[in-house]
Amino acid sequence: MPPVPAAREKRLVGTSLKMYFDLPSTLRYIDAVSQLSSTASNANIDLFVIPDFITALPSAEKLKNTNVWLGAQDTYSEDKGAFTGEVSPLTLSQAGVRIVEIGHAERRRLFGETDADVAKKSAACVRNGMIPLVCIGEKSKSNIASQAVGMAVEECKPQIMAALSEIPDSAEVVLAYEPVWAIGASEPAGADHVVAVTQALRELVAGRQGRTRILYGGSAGPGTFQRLKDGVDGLFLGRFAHDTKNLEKVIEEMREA
Ligand SMILES: O=C[C@H](O)COP(=O)(O)O
Repeated sequence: MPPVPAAREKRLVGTSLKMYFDLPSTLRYIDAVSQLSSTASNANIDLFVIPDFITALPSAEKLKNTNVWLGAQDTYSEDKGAFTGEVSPLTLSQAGVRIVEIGHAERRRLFGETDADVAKKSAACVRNGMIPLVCIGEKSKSNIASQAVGMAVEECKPQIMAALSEIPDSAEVVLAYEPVWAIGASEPAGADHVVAVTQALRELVAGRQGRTRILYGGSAGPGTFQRLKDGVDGLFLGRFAHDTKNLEKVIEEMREA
């Protein structure tokens, strides 16, 4: 008898607006994403959207009768206290946020976020009933093709282990593999590289009890998922989802892939 193939995970796709849009454009964008809720549900795909903090509450209102998950781009690690300017994970959860980006490459590079911060923030998400969307990835593209996968995995491994170190093994986590050099680029990283790296990362987390889905991010858009589907459970989109027609295309492609 041939082995029964492992059931694949439910696919997941979402987008972060970073700080690209102003307030009215963000609200229009959330309206447009809300229209894709049934398309995603019918395709058995989880869909999330991550606006800025200011629009979390009105976005939650717009998404309340849909299946679209509301996300946040960051959180502080403590729930309450004298932490001027920070945003509490408790408040995010009360506002209807379900998934929180932690340790995006831009936060690590521009704001000095460390693996230790990522660990505390991931724990804060789980403590408050939200899913950490932990961003990991190697900083530079190796010039030695034969070593690129191994080097990327070695760089991602401590990032993942830090994020998992302070959360229960049963907690749901999403890992977004985003090679830093592929973020904001003209095209995504090569499929062979992404599939090999994400397959290796999946082995690292295979023993977890909690659901652990792996996304690819970095200049992803229509046409990307089909090439990466042997490694990833979905995509984390940026600029190429600013036109929601592209997001719709990606959902359709993921349904068919
Ligand atoms: O948060 C999303 C990722 O950083 C990818 O962004 P990008 O597709 O604009 O490169």
